[in-house]
Amino acid sequence: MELLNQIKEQARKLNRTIVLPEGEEIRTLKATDIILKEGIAKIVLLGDPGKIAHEAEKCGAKIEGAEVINPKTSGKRDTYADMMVEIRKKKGLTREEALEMLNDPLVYGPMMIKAGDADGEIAGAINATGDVLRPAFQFVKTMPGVSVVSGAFMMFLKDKSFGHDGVLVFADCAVMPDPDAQQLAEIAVTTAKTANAIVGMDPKVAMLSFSTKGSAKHDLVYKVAQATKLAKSMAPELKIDGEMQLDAALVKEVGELKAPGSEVAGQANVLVFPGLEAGNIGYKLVQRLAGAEAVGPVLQGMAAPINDLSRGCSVSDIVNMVAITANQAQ
Ligand SMILES: CC(C)(COP(=O)(O)OP(=O)(O)OC[C@H]1O[C@@H](n2cnc3c(N)ncnc32)[C@H](O)[C@@H]1OP(=O)(O)O)[C@@H](O)C(=O)NCCC(=O)NCCS
Ligand SMILES: CC(=O)OP(=O)(O)O
Repeated sequence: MELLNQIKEQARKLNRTIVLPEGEEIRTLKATDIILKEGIAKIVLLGDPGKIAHEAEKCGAKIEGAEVINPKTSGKRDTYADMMVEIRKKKGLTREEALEMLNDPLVYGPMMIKAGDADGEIAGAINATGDVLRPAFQFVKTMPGVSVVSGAFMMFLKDKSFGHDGVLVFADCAVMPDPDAQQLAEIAVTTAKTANAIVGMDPKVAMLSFSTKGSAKHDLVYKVAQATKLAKSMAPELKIDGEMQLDAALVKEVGELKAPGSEVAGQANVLVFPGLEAGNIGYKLVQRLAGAEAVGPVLQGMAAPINDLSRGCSVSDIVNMVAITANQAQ
């Protein structure tokens, strides 16, 4: 876990402010205790201050160094509501509706970021991904040039012979249920960038399918082959190949047999799944059956760092994701 230690060390230097909308939740409170003790970031907890204090005491979490804000009574409500109405004026959002929405910490958190009152957000320990993402999409939006936000996982494997010294990056495991070829190509290019920025790897991207280089004929296969072509034209310098099966992507001998001459087959370190069903099931299989540590989903393409968690996350997952979010806020 040398890489995670480096990420935490860098976060300490950056000293960013990260807002945690699920401030009343026990794993979040325990993580806050660790983050503050280790100096990884400044933390803002959202929720009812009485409930937060009560839950923290119950689980023995020391959170005195965190700022606690109640979205229902905060002095920033009027300012944020004005901003929300302006951002959503074409959608006809009224001030009354904005104020009502701000009662929800999952809306208040992104508005803190939009207003420059926080650098990043992590949520999803008790909320479904869609509920975390929707307000982020509506008010923080995507970074310039990106139309599709997707979610990547850093998979830390026990077997160091795979990927980049045992680290593989998987996407999309969190956001786009059924990407078309253009969207899949964009996911591949942004995931390669994430792999390089966070893991420091030279990305070798495998576009996964149940077919390798035309071994099966099906519309689902053609979609991945087309996405590979599009991604190559979007990023000609990128090492990317497909469509290919998982064994061809990861195992040298199988790669040589099924995709001879490929610069990715047998040595892939970035796996792009054809759709969210495969991506979400795939990462959980590797996490739960192979015992890999799954860090993510890191959302790629947001205009500011807002990241999700799995509801199955541990305290250390939250700590890791806060450190990653702080690093993204550069
Ligand atoms: C991402 C998701 C929440 C979009 O939700 P939705 O209810 O369909 O919302 P809509 O399609 O109405 O989109 C809402 C807004 O988000 C934007 N949006 C949706 N998907 C987006 C994406 N991948 N990237 C960028 N923006 C996106 C839309 O353009 C829209 O913006 P607008 O309101 O300004 O026009 C939905 O696709 C989803 O639930 N995905 C699966 C999440 C999940 O359960 N993952 C598994 C566990 S990690
Ligand atoms: C990322 C993910 O799968 O989240 P959850 O387990 O909360 O649905």
